[in-house]
Amino acid sequence: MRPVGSKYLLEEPLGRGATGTVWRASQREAAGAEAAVAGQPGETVAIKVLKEELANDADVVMRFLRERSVLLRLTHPNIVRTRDLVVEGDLLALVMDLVDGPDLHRYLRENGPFTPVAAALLTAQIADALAASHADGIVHRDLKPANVLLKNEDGRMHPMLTDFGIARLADSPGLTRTHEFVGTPAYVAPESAEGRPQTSAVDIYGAGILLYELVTGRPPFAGATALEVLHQHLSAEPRRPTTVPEPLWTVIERCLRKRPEERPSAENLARALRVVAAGVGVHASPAQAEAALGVAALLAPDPQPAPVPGTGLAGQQGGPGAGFGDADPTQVLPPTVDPSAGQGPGAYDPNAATSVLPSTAPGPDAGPTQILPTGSAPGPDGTRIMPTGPGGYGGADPTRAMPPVGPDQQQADGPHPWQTQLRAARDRNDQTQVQYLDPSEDPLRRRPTRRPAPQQPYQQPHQPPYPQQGYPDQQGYANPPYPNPQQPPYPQQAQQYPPQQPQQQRQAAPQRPAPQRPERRRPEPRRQQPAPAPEPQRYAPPEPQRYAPPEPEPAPRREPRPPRQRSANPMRIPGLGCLKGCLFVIVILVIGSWAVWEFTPLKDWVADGKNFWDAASDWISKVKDWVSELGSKA
Ligand SMILES: Nc1ncnc2c1ncn2[C@@H]1O[C@H](COP(=O)(O)OP(=O)(O)OP(=O)(O)O)[C@@H](O)[C@H]1O
Repeated sequence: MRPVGSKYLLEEPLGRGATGTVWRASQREAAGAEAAVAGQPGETVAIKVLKEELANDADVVMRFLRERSVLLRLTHPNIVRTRDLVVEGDLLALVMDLVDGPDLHRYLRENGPFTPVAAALLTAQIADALAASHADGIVHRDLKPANVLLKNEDGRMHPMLTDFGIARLADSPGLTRTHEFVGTPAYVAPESAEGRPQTSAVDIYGAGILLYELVTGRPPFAGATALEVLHQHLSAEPRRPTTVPEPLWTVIERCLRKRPEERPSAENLARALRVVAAGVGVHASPAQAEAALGVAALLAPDPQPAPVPGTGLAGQQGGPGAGFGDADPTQVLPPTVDPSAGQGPGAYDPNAATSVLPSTAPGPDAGPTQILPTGSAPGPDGTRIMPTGPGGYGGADPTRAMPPVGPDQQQADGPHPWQTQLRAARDRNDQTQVQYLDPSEDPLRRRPTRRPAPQQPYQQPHQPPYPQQGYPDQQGYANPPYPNPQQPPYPQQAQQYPPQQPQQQRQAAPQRPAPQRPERRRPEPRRQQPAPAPEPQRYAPPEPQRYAPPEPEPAPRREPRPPRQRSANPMRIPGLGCLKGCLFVIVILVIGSWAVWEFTPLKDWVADGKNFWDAASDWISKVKDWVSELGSKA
């Protein structure tokens, strides 16, 4: 067991993310006054040990210390409490309450989608947590199911938002050099993807994606690469699945607005979701159903969204169009992009999850937090959002996904960070996010024992049927019953919360079996490259001179070979080739024999009746005599 500071002992790794490893730990002695919670000796806590890369960054350490009070005072029933922050040598660690229960990502994967009522109620609690943190000026920036822990409270799931402030800590100028964002592609708001000014509205966008995923089992935007997913956040409009009730869709659609100023405040979101949950439930009164249908009126935006420091919003937040100019962000992509891309049956098919999203690629589904380059500065030109290159638009190759940029513009601005990212990705040729923890020795180097199960399609066929989930849809997974106002209301079970988990599973959940994420297993060591990049998620810093080299002159095309001339007679004689070979050998033998007969003394030997050995010894003795004669003359 490894001590952290003088007060804590790391016991067992619980899991690992992009920013660090979370450990189960025990308290050795009560923490000092600087901790928010002193704790008692023997108490079990969770400790997130930040990655070395973060811990070694002076700016992160400074921020860590500066934000200590902010993080420690953030308390809410739906936020995992940060008890203490430890800085010790090159180690930075956050001490948190240990939450006994799975994270929402894992829960979803194991149990399938929620009913609309349950999804609305759960998201309402997350929105409560966001409202509290936004009021305190803290923006989460990495909201996703993996960051929602489900605490088991008397058999009920209580969502707890975690990883608060981590994105903020990781977003160090030293690390991100102002051109990167910290987030997860499937949940990242368009303005973050573009590197435009960000506010607390990014969390509302994340909540919208999460809500969509809760009711459908998949986030709305999928793609084979992180870039494709980001592309969709910027341009594609989410489509309403038939299973989502209209009032709930109104809420989701408003959260997923491309313009942050059109998204509701967290407080309004929470209120609206509760109205929706009451109005679409089986016991909804006509008045409640009516109120749910009018939910749009409740979704007023935040007049003063909390800005994300360092994203250039100073003095701009709140106003319509802040950070966007007048450009419609939906216009930034070529018209050939199908706004429904990623929403076809393939993308919705939960059984296709593994094949839709590459396992080694940054998992847009619920992949780890990434640190990706973004636009350097907000500008009115929304078209500068994506990679450019000589290949132009329209290939399957995502690195050629956008129209080329004029040389002037490119020179003036330098290479766009996306270009650098793509360049780095191409050069690296291997973006595995695997990191190995040596299970022996230091506990900090032991393999985590509790991780969400490997990415795989939802296991509906293996699960017991969930009575609350209604009928299977065309894609073969169960959907919650959907009470359109015209439709019969939900069955009774739909209002239970959590509605989709049989009692047996609820009780089993806290035991938290320890499946390993496949992508975090130890990779086969590469013999030729013994020193793989330690941080595969971080993209290489811009290297202008290396970016987008001019396409090499295409090699002159080789003239195709003229077709082989065959004889006019197309008839094929089997064995003819062999016969030709035999004849050729016979001719050679005849000529050779004739030459030997004519030009060697063989003829004389035969005439003298000598055998070969006599003739040969005669001939050799003649040669010897001749040589000795020559010698005596000399
Ligand atoms: N307070 C906690 N109590 C119990 N388990 C926790 C706690 N915080 C995190 N975990 C678990 O630790 C694991 C790793 O968490 P972490 O936040 O580092 O990773 P993540 O959110 O999956 O990844 P990322 O850093 O990419 O967001 C998760 O499986 C999570 O369930």
